[in-house]
Formats: sequence, structure tokens, C-alpha cells
Amino acid sequence: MLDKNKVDYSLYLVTDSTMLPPGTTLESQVEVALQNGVTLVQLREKETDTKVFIEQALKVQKLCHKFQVPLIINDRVDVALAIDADGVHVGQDDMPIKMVRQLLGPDKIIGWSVGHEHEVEQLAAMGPGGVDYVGLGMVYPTLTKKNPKKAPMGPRGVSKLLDKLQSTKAEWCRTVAIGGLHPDNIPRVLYQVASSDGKRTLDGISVVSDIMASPDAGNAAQTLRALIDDARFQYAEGLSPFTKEYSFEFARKCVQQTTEVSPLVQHITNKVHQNFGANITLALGSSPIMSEVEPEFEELSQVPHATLLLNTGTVAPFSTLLHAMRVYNAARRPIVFDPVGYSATSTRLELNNQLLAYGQFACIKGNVGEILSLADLNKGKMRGVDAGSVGSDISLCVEATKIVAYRYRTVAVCTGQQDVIVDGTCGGTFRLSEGSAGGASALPAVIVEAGEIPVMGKITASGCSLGSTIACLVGSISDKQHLFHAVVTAVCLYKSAGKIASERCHGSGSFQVELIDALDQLFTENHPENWVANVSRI
Ligand SMILES: Nc1ncnc2c1ncn2[C@@H]1O[C@H](COP(=O)(O)OP(=O)(O)OP(=O)(O)O)[C@@H](O)[C@H]1O
Ligand SMILES: Cc1ncsc1CCO
Ligand SMILES: [Mg+2]
Repeated sequence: MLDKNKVDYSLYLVTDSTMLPPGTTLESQVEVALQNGVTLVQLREKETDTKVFIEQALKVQKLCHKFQVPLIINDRVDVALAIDADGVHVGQDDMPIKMVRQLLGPDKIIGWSVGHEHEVEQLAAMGPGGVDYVGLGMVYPTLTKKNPKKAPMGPRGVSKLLDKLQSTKAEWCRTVAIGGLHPDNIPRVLYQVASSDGKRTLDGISVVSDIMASPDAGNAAQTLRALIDDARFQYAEGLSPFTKEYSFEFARKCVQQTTEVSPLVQHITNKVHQNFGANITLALGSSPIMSEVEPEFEELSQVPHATLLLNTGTVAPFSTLLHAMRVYNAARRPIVFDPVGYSATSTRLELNNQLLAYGQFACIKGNVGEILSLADLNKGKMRGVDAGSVGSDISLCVEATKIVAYRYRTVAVCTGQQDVIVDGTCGGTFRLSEGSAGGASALPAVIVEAGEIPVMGKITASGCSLGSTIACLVGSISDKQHLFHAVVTAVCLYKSAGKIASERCHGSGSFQVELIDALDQLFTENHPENWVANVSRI
């Protein structure tokens, strides 16, 4: 007898025989998948006549019995009843849950496709007698759904649905993510998806094409199984966790490395910043390349030490930003994200949120207005791209930066008179079903300051150029070095150069020139012990 409370949702296969490769059958694919670690099967055959569907269902059921894996039938309650399947999965346009439950009885599994918060509210209102698990998605675009009614929501969208399950107290309801999940994004999704309180993580992932369309479905399932069991997401191989204090020694090495390897820093940035950013990159011994030509992104990302600065200041086409992000994520090369004017307009908000939902960033950098908005702590929206008068409250800035670092599992930087840097780490472990470890408040944070330098905030694109500086240094580090330390080094270097330049300049015009000179000088001399910026752990 099925005990529906003990179902293992970790690797949930949904069938689709329209995508079978030559030489395979529905049964053969399901069988090898079961042999290689699939824990739950859903028969979803949209285009099949009832008679054939039942024949297939019986065959698949036999296989499932052999492996003691439950079989769920998509949509067709009648078929599920006819063959005594273990449950039914229904979509939003299928039979209402209450009727499905009446027909199936209390012991069968009912799954529901959910993509919106109000749907979570509905299932919560039905109580534990309604829905047993939800398929949350779609996470990423997929070819399986020809005309999807929902937009892809990314890990961030899935996390929001988990938040809703928490706030509506639907604790019985299990969750799997579905839509466009492949080995290259599954560890990241499992790592990033968690409710804000950290108590809820996914129970599993659901795949269709990755197994069904594979010429070697056994191997495909094995790969997925291994990724889930490994329970780790690594932004870069072997990235070790933050352990030591920031040190001059690391800074010196980081600068030296940057000189030696000369990272290629692809800038997709606003027009205001392009020339300034290119000069700063050169001053830091690195190679700038401004490119918004999609076909060359992949080649660029393959260059050793390639790094991407993604700045949404003047809005490049969304498809270009998205493509660049995907390419660098797939190549496991770092991206520094600068969501300029994040909440200044609804267009920017939407665009930046979509990027944040899909991608993984080594560093997210913003001014106070941007970071407060990203953390949902900003009252009202930003007026433009500059920070405005918000945020003299440093403890609020620290709180917001921690939220951003935690939410996006990144190193977050909030600029201002005092720069706040928080290590949300870009790699770590995830735990299916058990919640995520730690929380935002526990993350390591530092403040970098060199006193009030008003002119630094008075030239355009000075924040954007800090982005270039971070990208150069982050591009130089090896997989085993601390990303956080590299970011701290960059922020210290930049602030120190700003201080020197402010003393040498005659106003904001000459400040820009002096800033490049000072960066060049500090970088070439490479004596971090002489940098004027002060770093303090908080
Ligand atoms: N009052 C200040 N005192 C010292 N440093 C400052 C001050 N204001 C800004 N900075 C520094 O100037 C740089 C830019 O910070 P700011 O918060 O102005 O960025 P931003 O608004 O994103 O800039 P932009 O969008 O024009 O590129 C950072 O390195 C920050 O440390
Ligand atoms: C002025 C301005 N407008 C869009 S981006 C930018 C540069 C500073 O962020
Ligand atoms: Mg900015």
C-alpha cells in the first residue's frame, strides 16, 4: 500500500513520447530511468487515445511496481481510477481539486501545477485533504510547452511561491520545480530556491526532455541523480568558504595576479560609462571589450579569465542581457551585476528582476537606493539612477546588503560614503526538503571607508566604474581563492584612489582624470598596506 507521506519527490520524471529518440520506446526510456534513480513517474501523454493511453499506463505501472516507485497519471482521473494508479496530476485548467479528491479518495496523491501566489492561497484554503504536492514553474523556458501560458519565473519566482506556502501554513504540501531544468542549471536552482525564512526548500525537481529525449536516458537519469545527491552548487570548482579576515597579503596577490593574467572584461554597460570603464579597466592591467553582439559572447566567455560586467544603466535589449548572462553562467565565469536605477521605472524593475530571476552573479553592486530597493526595504521608488538622499542609515544599508547577498547567493556591495560588502557566497550546499542553512543576518560583512569624499558621488558612472574594478580583480582569481576577498580588495583600491584623486583634483571635471591616474598608480605600486581606505568587520 502506498503511504503518500513517504513519497520521494527528489527526481520526478514526467513522460512525453512525442520526443522519444529513434530506437527507444516510452517503456524503455522509463525503465532505464527507473534503474538509474528516478523516484516518481508521471505519465503525461497529451495526444494519445484513451485505449492506447490505458495500455501504456498499465505497462509503465508494471515497471513502477518493480521499482516500488509511485505512478501518477496526468489529467485523466478516469484512467487513474481504471488502473488504480497512485495519483493524478492536474493543471489549472483541468478538473477542480475537490472533485479529483472525491473521485480518488483520501489515500491517493494529488498534484497541482502552480505558477502564481493566489493558487498557493487556494490550495492552502483547501487544507491537507486537497493537494499533496505542487509542480512549481515554469522555472526556465522550455520546448515541452509549445504555447506556455506562464512566463518563466526563475529560482527567485519559485522562492516566492515557497514563501507563500510558508505564510499560508501549507506545511503538508510537497514541492517540485519544473520547466527547462537541465544538469547545467539544476544545482543552481536547488541551491538558490528557499523561502525567505530558510525553512522551506524544494523536495525535488521534475524533468521531461532531459530524460525522455535523451538517446541515453540511463546516463541522463544517473547524471541528474548524482547532481541531486551531491547537494552542492559550485559557482566555480573548489571555491572555499569565507574563513579568514581580509588581509593585505591577499590584496597584494590579487593585484599581482590581475597584472599577470590580464582578465578580459566584457562590458555590457550604459553609454555614459563605456569610455570611463574601458580606461579604468586598462589602468587595472586588464583588457576591456565592449560588446553587445550576441554571436560572439560564447567565444569571449571562453577566453581564460573572461569576466562579464552586466550594467543595465541604459537599457540594452533584454535578449542581449539575458543571452550574455546565460553564456557566462554556463561557462562558469563570473558576472558582476550592476542594476542601475533598479526601481526608477517599472520597465527597469521588470527587466532587472527577470535577470535576477534567471541568473547567478558573482557580485551584485548597487548604490544605496538600488540595494534598498533590491532588498524590498526602500519606501517608494528611486527617482533616477543616482542614490538620492536615501540611506544615511548605515545599519539599514547593512541589513539590506545582507538580504541581497543571501537572496541571490552572491557577494553584495552597497556603495556610498561607507561601502558595505556582504558575502552571501557563490557556492555551498543545499538540502532537499530540509530548509536552507543560516540566514541573512549571520553573513560576514565588512565596511570600507575613507571619510567623506563628496566629489566621488558627483561624477557620473563612478559606481559603474567600481563595477569595472571589481570585474577586473574577480576575473583574476583562481577557483580556489576567495571571491569575497577579491571584491573587498577592489572596493578598497577604488576608495583609496578616490581619496587621493579628491585631494589632487580642482573640481569634479578633473576628479575623473585624477581618479584614473590614482588607480593606475596604486595598482602599479601594489602596496595595499598604504591604501587609505579602512576595512572593518561588522
Ligand atoms: N559621500 C561619499 N564619500 C565617499 N565615497 C563616496 C561617497 N559617495 C559615493 N562614494 C563612492 O563613489 C563610488 C560611487 O558610489 P555611488 O553610490 O555614487 O554609486 P552610483 O550612484 O551607482 O554611481 P553611478 O550610477 O553614477 O555610477 C563608490 O565607490 C562609493 O564608495
Ligand atoms: C546618467 C546615467 N543614465 C543612465 S546610466 C547613467 C550612468 C550612471 O549610472
Ligand atoms: Mg550605480
